[in-house]
Amino acid sequence: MNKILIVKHLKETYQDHNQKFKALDDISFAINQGEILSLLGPNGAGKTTTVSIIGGYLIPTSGKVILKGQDITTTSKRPSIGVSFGGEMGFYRNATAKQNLKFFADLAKVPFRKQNDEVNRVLATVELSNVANKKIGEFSKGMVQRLHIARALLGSPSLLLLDEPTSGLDVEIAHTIQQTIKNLADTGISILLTSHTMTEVEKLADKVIILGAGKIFYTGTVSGVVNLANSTTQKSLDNLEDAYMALAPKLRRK
Ligand SMILES: Nc1ncnc2c1ncn2[C@@H]1O[C@H](COP(=O)(O)OP(=O)(O)OP(=O)(O)O)[C@@H](O)[C@H]1O
Repeated sequence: MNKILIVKHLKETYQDHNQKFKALDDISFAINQGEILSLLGPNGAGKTTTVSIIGGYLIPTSGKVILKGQDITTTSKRPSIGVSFGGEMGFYRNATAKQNLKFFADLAKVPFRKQNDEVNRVLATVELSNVANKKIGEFSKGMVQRLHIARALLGSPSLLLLDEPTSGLDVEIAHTIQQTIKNLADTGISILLTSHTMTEVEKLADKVIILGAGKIFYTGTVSGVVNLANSTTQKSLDNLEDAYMALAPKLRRK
């Protein structure tokens, strides 16, 4: 398997009111081409810290981030990573989808002559071509979320970091976005997905990492999580949400 991302022995220690706080303690994992890896864990487990380091927003205290064979631990420029933190912010509400994406294509260093085609390509990928000339202020939450993914796709990155991509969306809209995410992975893009929605993870993730108190508690498949919960609790659980709930007490900081 072609490893797109390798994360090696990541540690992150925050300085908080003269006290050191270990947010990440020896995190290692890899993502293969076209794979969807989901990062799970309770609030404060270290998911955002991990994603921020991979995205180049934070330098780890120690450890390495290798993207397509290149050590990118301390570089902030990552043309091969598209990031979508989602939410209401991040776009000019009085400008159209196309105008917004052209601005971000410029930031993503897409050559000027290619920007129009690139913006049309990413809009088509997330099925927003028909509203390309509509102002963002008129967009629904689901459309804004799709636009975030479109923005992350500018410049054809090999890896997408998707933070809670369906948060706050109704089930039907969430389902269509999940299908888009699956389609992207099928084209060979690797995806790191953080989510608190277990049915979403169950549907999308090829591999799951469960973080607890800054450490890796589990790496494997969704069915592996269920098996682990069953052998730990002597129950016959059959879904990720119940399995995760059974394991949750073990994930808390002491
Ligand atoms: N800048 C900071 N300074 C001090 N502590 C921090 C800082 N950022 C995060 N932390 C702490 O590090 C730990 C990990 O935080 P992080 O945001 O990575 O967790 P998370 O798993 O993403 O949680 P959530 O699900 O709530 O988003 C938490 O205990 C948090 O309070």
